[in-house]
Amino acid sequence: METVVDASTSEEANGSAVEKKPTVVFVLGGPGSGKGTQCAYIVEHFGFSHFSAGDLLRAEMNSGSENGLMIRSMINEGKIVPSQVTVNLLQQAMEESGNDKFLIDGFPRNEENRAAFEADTGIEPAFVLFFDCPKEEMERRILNRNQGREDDNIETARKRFKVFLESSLPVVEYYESIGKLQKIDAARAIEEVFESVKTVFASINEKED
Ligand SMILES: Nc1ncnc2c1ncn2[C@@H]1O[C@H](COP(=O)(O)OP(=O)(O)OP(=O)(O)O)[C@@H](O)[C@H]1O
Ligand SMILES: Nc1ccn([C@H]2C[C@H](O)[C@@H](COP(=O)(O)O)O2)c(=O)n1
Ligand SMILES: [Mg+2]
Repeated sequence: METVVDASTSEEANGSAVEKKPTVVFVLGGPGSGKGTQCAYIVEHFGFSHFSAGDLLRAEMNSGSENGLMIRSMINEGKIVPSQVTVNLLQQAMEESGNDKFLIDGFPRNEENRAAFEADTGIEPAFVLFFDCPKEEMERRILNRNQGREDDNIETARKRFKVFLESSLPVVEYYESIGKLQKIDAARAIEEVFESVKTVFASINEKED
């Protein structure tokens, strides 16, 4: 599978400077597939900033903002929050980070998310990591997570799986169709999964050099 890194340059043919677009990697996978866990390792090894759309939405939900109640009700129903809310939170986090390499975890969750991010930022992902994991294993991981998430219960988890199949998998298939998908078998020990992740990022770095 071909890997494509954002090809924007810092200089145009006539010598005038142009702004280099940030490198964005989308990190997808079903609920509990291990996206956040692997992102923490990638940050340590490859210098990316990590933003989880779900974490940003939970922080917004708890901030007392005018969107808080709407976000809580969507999350507890396993539904996808309107894209403009999520894209605004992501853009703000990216701008404030001072970095130019981003792992965007749990996004885009549907076609509306994908199109809104591209329209608002003008950024296309360098590639998309997809953590592939059987439903039974994801369910086990969610129910054992113990991080106090309101949506980590069997009822909401099943709604999230349904939304993943109906709305998120088509986005994964889209990226596969344009040659940007890096599929990783996530049903292995954390360290084994990260070995595969490392191989993907190392091959990207080689192409950049
Ligand atoms: N490869 C693995 N093997 C066993 N447990 C794992 C593995 N990867 C992650 N876990 C555990 O499974 C739980 C879910 O992992 P994590 O939070 O990284 O998933 P996620 O994809 O970010 O989920 P969500 O979409 O719900 O945010 C955590 O308790 C984590 O420690
Ligand atoms: N792009 C996104 C990402 C997340 N959400 C909401 C709906 C999810 O069930 C919830 C938790 O996300 P996770 O932490 O599991 O990635 O957050 C959304 O609406 N849009
Ligand atoms: Mg997560």
